[in-house]
Amino acid sequence: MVLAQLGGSISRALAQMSNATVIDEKVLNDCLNEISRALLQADVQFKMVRDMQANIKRIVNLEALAAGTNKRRIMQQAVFTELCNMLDPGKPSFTPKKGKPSVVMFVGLQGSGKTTTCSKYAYYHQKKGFKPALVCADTFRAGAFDQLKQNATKAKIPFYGSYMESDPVKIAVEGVERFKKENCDLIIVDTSGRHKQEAALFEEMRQVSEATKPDLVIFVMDSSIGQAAFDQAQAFKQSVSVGAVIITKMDGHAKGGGALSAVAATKSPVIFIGTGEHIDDFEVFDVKPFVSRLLGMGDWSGFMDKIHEVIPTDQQPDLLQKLSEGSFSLRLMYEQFQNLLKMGPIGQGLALN
Ligand SMILES: Nc1nc2c(ncn2[C@@H]2O[C@H](COP(=O)(O)OP(=O)(O)OP(=O)(O)O)[C@@H](O)[C@H]2O)c(=O)[nH]1
Repeated sequence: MVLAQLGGSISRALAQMSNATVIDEKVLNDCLNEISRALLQADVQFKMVRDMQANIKRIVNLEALAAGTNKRRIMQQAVFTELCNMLDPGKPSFTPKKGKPSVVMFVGLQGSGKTTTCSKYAYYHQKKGFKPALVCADTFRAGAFDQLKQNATKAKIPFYGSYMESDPVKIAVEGVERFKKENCDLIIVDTSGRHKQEAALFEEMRQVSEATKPDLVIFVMDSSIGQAAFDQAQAFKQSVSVGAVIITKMDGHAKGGGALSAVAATKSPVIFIGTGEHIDDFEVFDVKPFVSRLLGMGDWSGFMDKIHEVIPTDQQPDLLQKLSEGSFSLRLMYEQFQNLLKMGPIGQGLALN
């Protein structure tokens, strides 16, 4: 993933700054320019980079910082906060609830990975105990229904579509009604791929949305889209009420900066990323751990999860009790060392270097 290169470039710029004997305006500007260049190379939109630069300058006010403060840390923290802000629109997306019927509609450009992602999304929720169903309202691409049918059959997920009907609105409505009757609690509607210049197809997408009244519209975006991301995402947002973004093909050679632009254009969070063609190549997206790893700062929340994973929950109160009583024996210490060893290299979890 080329985003890792972006992280590397930003970390190097920060390291260079901390090598300087005195951190003055020039050193700070050089560092910021270096970071901006890295972001632009990763296809982040120019305006976003410029805004970020201005925000960091406001936070890292050199004159106001007392001598002796760790300016590199403050700068790193400011870059971290700004990247998180870029990726976090400040409002969570709709999340489906088990047992309560929800309709989720997928939209995006041709070939962005909608059909594949619909199946991944259904499969992810099925594993969590949902009763999902797939509706193929893509009447544009000849193989779309077969592809959805194949994925759905493999994952044992009910599906609906037609080889004869050419009206996507009709199919979408019929499918949603059928699966509501069958008590499915997550009805996923796949739509045709379209481009912002195709006004008729955009109108059709608006009609599917109006007829099915989705609780959530997910904009699926290929991570390699580059600088076009902002305009395309905005066009979709203007036609239907996009509430979340899924970035696909993060396993490829894409620069990935378009993800930041899509969030800005749709004011919606990235909720998952696609990391391969397989049905379970799908990861929940969390902003802070993602940016932490990007900047080589490690992932503390992931680290804490790992600790909870290796020290069985039923042992945790007992361990705390013994520690508070001061009866921490050699045997207990040995057991805890064994648990620590199970975590693997600590540097791996924390991305120490
Ligand atoms: N490597 C990789 N390939 C993916 C990922 N997601 C989808 N693909 C592939 O991308 C191609 C296009 O995916 P589809 O799901 O057919 O795309 P679509 O958006 O439904 O296509 P249209 O209906 O024509 O708009 C397929 O070959 C998928 O296997 C991913 O996360 N990683």
